[in-house]
Amino acid sequence: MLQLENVSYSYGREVVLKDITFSVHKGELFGILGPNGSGKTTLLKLLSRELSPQAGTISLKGKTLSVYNQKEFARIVAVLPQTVELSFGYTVKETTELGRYAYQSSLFPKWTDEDEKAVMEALRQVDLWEKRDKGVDSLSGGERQRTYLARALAQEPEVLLLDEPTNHMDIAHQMKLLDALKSWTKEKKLTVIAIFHDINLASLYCDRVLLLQNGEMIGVNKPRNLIEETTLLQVFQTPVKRQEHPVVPKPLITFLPSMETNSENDKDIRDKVTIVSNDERMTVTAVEPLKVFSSALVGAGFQWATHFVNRHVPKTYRCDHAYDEMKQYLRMNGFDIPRTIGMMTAVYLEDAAYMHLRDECSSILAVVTAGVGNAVDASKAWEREMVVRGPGTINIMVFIDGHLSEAAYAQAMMTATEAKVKALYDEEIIDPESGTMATGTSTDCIAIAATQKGHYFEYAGTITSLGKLIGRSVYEATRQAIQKYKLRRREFQ
Ligand SMILES: Nc1ncnc2c1ncn2[C@@H]1O[C@H](COP(=O)(O)OP(=O)(O)OP(=O)(O)O)[C@@H](O)[C@H]1O
Repeated sequence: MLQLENVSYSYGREVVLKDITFSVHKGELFGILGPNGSGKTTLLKLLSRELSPQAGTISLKGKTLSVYNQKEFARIVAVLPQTVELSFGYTVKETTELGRYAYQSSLFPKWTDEDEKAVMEALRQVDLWEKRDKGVDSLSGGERQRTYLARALAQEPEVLLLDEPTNHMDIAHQMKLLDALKSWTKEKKLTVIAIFHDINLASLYCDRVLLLQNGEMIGVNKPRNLIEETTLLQVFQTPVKRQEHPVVPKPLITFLPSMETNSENDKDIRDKVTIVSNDERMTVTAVEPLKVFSSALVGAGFQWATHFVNRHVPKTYRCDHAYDEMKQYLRMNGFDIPRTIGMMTAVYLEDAAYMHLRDECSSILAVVTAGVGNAVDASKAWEREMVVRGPGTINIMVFIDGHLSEAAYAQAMMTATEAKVKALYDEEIIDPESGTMATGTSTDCIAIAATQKGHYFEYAGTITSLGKLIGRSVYEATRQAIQKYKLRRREFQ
């Protein structure tokens, strides 16, 4: 649809675009990203013919831009510039009607049903039909932006050029507009070229993006290939973290604030958490939020947390909505849910076991409660109909002073699980149904919590220094907790 070859542009002596070459296909949503002053607006002005390239060529549908007369061009290309001069005295509808000029004969201008329909549709698309008779000067910034978009849409273009289209819009209108643009590219084969400042919106919606820096092309590619941490750091001079979007297969960029220097690096993990336990619950409170990866009832997955609650419930506890009930319990007891990890156990909390270890890189604290009434051999679980027979859970919390990669979190979870299985084996815990060695219980939880400061751990498998600390502390604490559980059971018998 559009092709640029070796396009360059200078304002006086200042070269602001150098050797730009790329093409945009029909029906594509194409994003332009780059820092302030990188040449995005200048590029859009070249595409809209407000400026002419001083070197190179731009062609539209196979023909150089300059061969189109003004109306021909306007029937193909509509523009929403960054700043639009206010049309004082015009209503929303009248402003939108200006978009139809390309279809008016200059000798005998005549307003047709088709013109009226295009204007009505454009106003509906930007959600302004209800406000069509209001003066543009009385609108909010976002509504004004949508009015000018309606004017561009009324042109019924094949190509829409947008300079920061979501500027001034609240998040709901941003998403609505981008959803609409996306569907028009699919259904009407509209080609959209838009400047974005929000990398995540560009990543979510664009088929491809062009990344500019100081007037030079850093690359043109699918967002997932171009939006890399190192590239963004180089282009925007801002450290970012790339993660996967939780719902759609797109990258999600988060910005890293400049961190305060960690003056407490030499402190042990034991100085960074406090443990308070009574009959009702054990609460581990962290001085600063810890990044947690857990299978806990409340706070599963990745979460930053300051409170870790292991709540004692009676052996008769049965609840179809345990998650909601637990959240309600936490809330009633003054815990901030988004910062709390919640587990349940029928084990007496005084039977919890603690194991603290340290080496030259890190320190670690494992806290375990173990009830093995539901002991299950994972390899035989498929033979049972009911997995939960009564209360009995092994809850493992591992607090680490260190900075873990995501791989290290996953490996820490594996290492802790393997250590737990070995503890069950050495304590000769049997799955009563199968008569074989149990590997856990059906409701076990593990939480791996780290300060994300101090030594960086890329891995936490059993051969790494961190893995060794995790394996040993979880093994020792789980064995101790099982021994306490056995003792308690004997007391009751
Ligand atoms: N009319 C002009 N005369 C002289 N220099 C200009 C003119 N317009 C832009 N420039 C310069 O050209 C460079 C690129 O500007 P441009 O507006 O294209 O950047 P941009 O990437 O759109 O920036 P922003 O994100 O701030 O909108 C800047 O250094 C700017 O100062």
